Parts: sequence; C-alpha cells; structure tokens
Amino acid sequence: QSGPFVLIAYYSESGNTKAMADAVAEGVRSVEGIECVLKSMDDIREEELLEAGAIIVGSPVYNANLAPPVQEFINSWPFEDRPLKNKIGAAFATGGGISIGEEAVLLGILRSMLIHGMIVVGGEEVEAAFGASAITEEGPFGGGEIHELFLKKAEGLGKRVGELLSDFHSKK
Ligand SMILES: Cc1cc2nc3c(=O)[nH]c(=O)nc-3n(C[C@H](O)[C@H](O)[C@H](O)COP(=O)(O)O)c2cc1C
Repeated sequence: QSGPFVLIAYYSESGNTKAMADAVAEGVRSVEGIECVLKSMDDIREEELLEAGAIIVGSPVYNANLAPPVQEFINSWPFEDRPLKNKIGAAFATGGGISIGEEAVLLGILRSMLIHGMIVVGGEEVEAAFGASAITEEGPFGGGEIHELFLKKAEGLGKRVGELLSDFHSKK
C-alpha cells in the first residue's frame, strides 16, 4: 500500500458478513485518495494492522456476542505501547434476528477498540449510529440476500470512515 488505507477485517461462516464487508469496501473506494484492503481476518498480518489508518471489523452475532474468532482476532492485536492508538475504528455485524444481539456485537467491537485507544465512529446515517448491521433470517429479511437497506448502511459506514481518514491526512 502506498497511500492511506482502510483495513476491513471480517469473519463470515455462511457469507452474510462477507456481503456486508463488500458493501463497506465499496463505500471506502468511493473516497478519492483512500485505498481499501478487504480481508478475512485469518489472512491479516500484524504489519497490515499497524500500517492501516482505519480498521473496520465485521462479525456475525453468536449468542448475542461477537463470534469467538473475531474476539480472538482482536485479542491478538499488539498492545505494548498501544500502536493502534488514534487509528479510526468502526464496526459492522449481521444477525439472524431483529434485536437479538446485533447492537451488543457492534458495541462489543467498539469497546475493545477503545481499549486500544482508537477513535471509534458509527455510520453515515442515524440508523447506523453504532455501525452497520443487517438482519439475515427473520421475516422480510430472510430471503437469502442481504436487504438493500442494510447494504446501504454498510456502504455509508465505509464512506464515512474513508472521508474521515482523508481529512486526517490532509491535516497532517
Ligand atoms: C452459533 C450461532 C449462534 C447464533 N446466535 C445468534 C444470536 O444470538 N442472535 C442472532 O441474531 N443471530 C444469531 N445467529 C445467526 C447469525 O448471526 C447469522 O446467520 C449471521 O448472518 C451469520 O453470518 P455469516 O453468514 O457471515 O456467517 C447465530 C448463528 C450461529 C451459527
């Protein structure tokens, strides 16, 4: 990576969180001068975490908590001298049902980021205030594809983080 970039790190067992990650990436890529690295968290090297200007983490909801591999990933971040301090952080999540854990997961990710001294932000719209989330199995949202409404929130999140990173860089 030559210029400032946003790292999007996701975990996805059945593809829903990956689909949201793709929409977040689209939002980031709409910002001029900002690059985007989109990866499943298994493939992320520590160097990439250290070089990223912003990190956006996505998790499915598992029993109203972060999926364990996501918490493990965050627990593996370097902490000595807090090298992630002042990076921008944001979250996205997918859950099967409405209000059975997605907000808890978003805030769980942001809480861990705050321990690292990151500057955490939500999405573009008030409907994505804690980050972008999607419902994947309940009622009208159970059709197999992620509803457009949720993809738009994900895109707005990526765009906002990209724009903030761009502002930070222009002030340096
Ligand atoms: C072990 C397990 C626990 C789950 N617990 C919840 C839950 O508490 N609340 C919820 O809304 N969805 C729950 N789900 C559903 C997933 O969050 C949902 O299907 C999600 O979109 C899967 O994301 P993925 O396709 O990226 O793997 C659970 C799924 C699994 C496999």
